Amino acid sequence: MLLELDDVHKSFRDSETRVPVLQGVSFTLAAGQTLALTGESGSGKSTLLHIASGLEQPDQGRVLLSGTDLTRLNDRARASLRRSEIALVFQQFNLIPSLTVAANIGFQARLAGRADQDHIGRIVTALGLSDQMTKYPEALSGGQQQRVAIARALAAKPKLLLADEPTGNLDEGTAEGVLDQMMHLVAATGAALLIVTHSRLIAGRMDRQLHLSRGRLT
Ligand SMILES: Nc1ncnc2c1ncn2[C@@H]1O[C@H](COP(=O)(O)OP(=O)(O)OP(=O)(O)O)[C@@H](O)[C@H]1O
Repeated sequence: MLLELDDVHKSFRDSETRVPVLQGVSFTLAAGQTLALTGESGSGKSTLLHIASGLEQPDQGRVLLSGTDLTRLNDRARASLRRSEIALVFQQFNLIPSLTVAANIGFQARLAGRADQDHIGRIVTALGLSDQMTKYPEALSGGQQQRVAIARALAAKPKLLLADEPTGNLDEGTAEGVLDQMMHLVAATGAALLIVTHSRLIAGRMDRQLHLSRGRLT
């Protein structure tokens, strides 16, 4: 199994009390599989993605990536595994302001040791970014920045692609194109895709759908 969450719990401190967000979340995701995660605003979807990526630690439970429990690794080992195996598309695009679009897109692929220029060129063309490559993120629209963040994630050929509302700022046609590229990565490389979405259309294109409600999956 590529990704396995086993009885994951997470709560956050809110002044005096602890607010439970995830209360025993378990699921598996195999290589080449796609999964949509839906749930109301504030239900913990982003928290779940951050835990699945090893960015955040659960209070309890296991997070296995190809059998390795991320929760038992030290920070350095976890960061290293994340760099080489996982790409995360955040709601905030987290582009590096001092780097051009081209450098932003190439950066993660180089870190992962997989800077395949043909692959990157194809993604850039498919996402309609060819004319933006020498610009800096501040000169791009929100939707263009979002596509750069997606291109950066896909460029690294991750084994696990985690995407938090990746088409939120895009019109329907562009969103469709972005989704096509994600599905292409899954088909071409056997990556697994976990996508947080409010869109029924997008959720419907995934192999499976899970809904997060009151800290549990249904
Ligand atoms: N670092 C944090 N510290 C304190 N509380 C947090 C933290 N991160 C998230 N929360 C709380 O945990 C709950 C779940 O947040 P999360 O962002 O995971 O929800 P979400 O389902 O992704 O929401 P949305 O769809 O609005 O993005 C919220 O009540 C939020 O306020």
